[in-house]
Amino acid sequence: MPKLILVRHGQSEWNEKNLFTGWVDVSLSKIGEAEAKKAGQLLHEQKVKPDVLFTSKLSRAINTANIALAQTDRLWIPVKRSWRLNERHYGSLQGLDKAETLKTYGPEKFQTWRRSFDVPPPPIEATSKYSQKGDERYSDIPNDLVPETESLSLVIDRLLPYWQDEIAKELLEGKDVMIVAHGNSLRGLVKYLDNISDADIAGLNIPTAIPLVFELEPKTLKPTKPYYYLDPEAAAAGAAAVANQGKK
Ligand SMILES: O=C(O)[C@@H](CO)OP(=O)(O)O
Repeated sequence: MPKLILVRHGQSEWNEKNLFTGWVDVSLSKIGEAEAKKAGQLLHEQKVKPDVLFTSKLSRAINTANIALAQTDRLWIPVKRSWRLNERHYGSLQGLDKAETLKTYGPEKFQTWRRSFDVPPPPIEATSKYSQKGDERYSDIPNDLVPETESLSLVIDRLLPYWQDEIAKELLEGKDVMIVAHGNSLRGLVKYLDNISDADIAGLNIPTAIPLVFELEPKTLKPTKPYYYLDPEAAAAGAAAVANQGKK
């Protein structure tokens, strides 16, 4: 039965500072590096052995994957990277402090921007230092299609073709696949796999760097049982902390 292992990157420097991040390419914090190492130790201890790796194009995901795989002596597995696994583009919120944004705009707007299904935040200006227009790493996307903002719904729209064309293909060959990506791109994938409603997905938060495992039916790739975390207690605490971001 193929396994799908989802890992959100470890804490980033902007997670630590409580800033909206999206497509801005920030580094892991020291805590994030330690979390990535712990993720790898969990894989090793529980004998979870990915055959192939997918990451976004953002350093925090790439470095998390490398640190984790080093712990289980699997740095050698094949890897593919795509912008389609990137974090949700947070529009003009990129770089803003979450607590200040909550104070300025109020809880309703803040929650709508963070967790509604289909309301994107206001778009970022192409001239902003946090815009990705013209960034060489996205030269495979026509420049006018480099996002200026995204809702979760738009993230799912750009993620699913990649799931179908690249990721599902490996799983259908019986390989165990690890995806190291981001809070919201992984929320989109879990929504799709578990058929979570547009309303209920608001309540799902994914903690940093705790491997989450789906066991899939080999032909249909439907989950055969609920997904589980390799460290369920730490995952529950981590998810609650993500849900409460901004309220400090
Ligand atoms: O800032 C972001 O890009 C994301 C993930 O860190 O934040 P949130 O959990 O608020 O969607």
